Amino acid sequence: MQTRSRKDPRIGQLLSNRYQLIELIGRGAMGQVYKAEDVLLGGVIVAIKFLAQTLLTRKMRDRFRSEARTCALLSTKSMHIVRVMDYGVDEQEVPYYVMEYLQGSSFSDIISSQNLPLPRFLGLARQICAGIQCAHQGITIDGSTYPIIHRDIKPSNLLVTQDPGFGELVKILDFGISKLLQADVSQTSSYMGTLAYSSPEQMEGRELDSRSDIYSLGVMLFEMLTGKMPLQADTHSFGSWYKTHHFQPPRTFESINPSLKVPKMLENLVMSCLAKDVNDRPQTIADILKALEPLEQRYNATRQISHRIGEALLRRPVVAPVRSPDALSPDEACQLTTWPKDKPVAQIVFPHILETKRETLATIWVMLSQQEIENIQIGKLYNRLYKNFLCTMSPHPMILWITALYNQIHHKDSDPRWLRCYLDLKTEQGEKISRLLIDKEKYYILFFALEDPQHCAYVLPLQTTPAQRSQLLQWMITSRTWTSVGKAALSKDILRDEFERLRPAIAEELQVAQ
Ligand SMILES: Nc1ncnc2c1ncn2[C@@H]1O[C@H](COP(=O)(O)OP(=O)(O)OP(=O)(O)O)[C@@H](O)[C@H]1O
Repeated sequence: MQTRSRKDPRIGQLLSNRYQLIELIGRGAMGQVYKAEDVLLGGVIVAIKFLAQTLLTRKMRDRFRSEARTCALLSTKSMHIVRVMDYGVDEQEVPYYVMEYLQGSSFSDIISSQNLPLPRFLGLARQICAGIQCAHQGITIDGSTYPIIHRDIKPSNLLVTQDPGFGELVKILDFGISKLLQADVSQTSSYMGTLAYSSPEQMEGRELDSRSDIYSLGVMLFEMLTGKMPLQADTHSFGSWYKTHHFQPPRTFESINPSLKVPKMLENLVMSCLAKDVNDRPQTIADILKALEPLEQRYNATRQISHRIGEALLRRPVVAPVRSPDALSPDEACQLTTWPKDKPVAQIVFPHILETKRETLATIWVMLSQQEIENIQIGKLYNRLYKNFLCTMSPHPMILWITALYNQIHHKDSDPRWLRCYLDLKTEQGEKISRLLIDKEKYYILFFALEDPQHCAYVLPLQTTPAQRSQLLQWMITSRTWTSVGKAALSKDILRDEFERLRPAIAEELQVAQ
């Protein structure tokens, strides 16, 4: 009889005429999470988070709603943030929001029993960084961008699922105490967080920036590599953790396990995240990703990784293609092309799927003056390249494929030559080119001169990075399940704006690169 009286009254309930609650998944500080069926959409399983009964104040309602909104906006930009699809209040006026249901393991379970082998560590670390980076880059509300600080990065706020095409996929949950930078400071100035993962400045209740998340990330990376915590407080009290985060030096990897084989540069990176002074930490997640990149190359972690948003600045000279006297190489096949008759003879850029006898290639066709093409060719030792992909899923899945060429001699103090193409992931062409970019690892730029469109003047083969291919794959997977509301032009505008925002910094980086 007692069991019946304790039965959760929510189980079996049909919420908002749409979500049938099946079972309680768990309880956190802010509320309960249930598994439910979306009956409107044929029984798709979702997870629903309700705000706890004890927290039904106006302030907490606002915070809860802001968590839902933050997650909803961020999850359109990163696969590593749990997707939020709906928000509402039940009959008792308790607010809830609806998320994708993640069947998988809590990250705490994955790392509690063991330290992770290096390739797996690198794959997971990159995904976690990608999710946090997306939050730090911020969300746009009413035309303004607000960076988000998570403030509670820890293993129990991450879930790891298995994606059939992708392998292990990490998702960040729980933006409950995240904060919009520049928003009302009084809203979050008291201490909130998890003692063992909080930065020194967070313990002080100080104004935080993204470097506080970098400290918490450092604690977690340490735990992932060693299976142990970097700091140990005498008691699990606020005072004791306050002293520990401020004054206790983190343990070295060797002191935990002398036979642990972790590259020194990785240990140094983790230790720098744990610096007490914010200025001594990596200043951005991009810095951490940059430091991880050579390790990924060395330990071949790419199958497991997802990735960083775009960006690969090559400080290598552009090398002209070598023509082979044997059967037609891709470069040679490109060289034999002529400017399409249905395209104007004008300075334009477009993407094209090039079918050669041997293979199918992703290419960009560009028409410039003879002089500029010669400058690119002749100045190859002085050229610098930038390749990047930006993506938005909402309102319509679209990729902006950016290549920039900067010639130290000819572009000095002027803008690089930007080549930009949109790939609409809901079209056959957009999807096919994305697939080629992932599978072939290379793409080709075909230069045609205004003065002589009959002949391809120059072919420039370019390599994508493993991280970029991994990111493209994620975008393709996400776009397949994404319902577009048919506003492709709006997505182009969003990407154009984002590009314009990044453009000065990229140009500057190209100009100063050694
Ligand atoms: N979208 C989801 N799919 C599947 N399980 C989920 C989902 N969101 C949360 N959970 C699970 O529900 C439980 C409660 O999550 P919640 O985020 O409320 O709290 P918590 O992270 O456990 O604790 P705290 O709020 O104190 O940090 C956890 O076990 C979490 O893994």
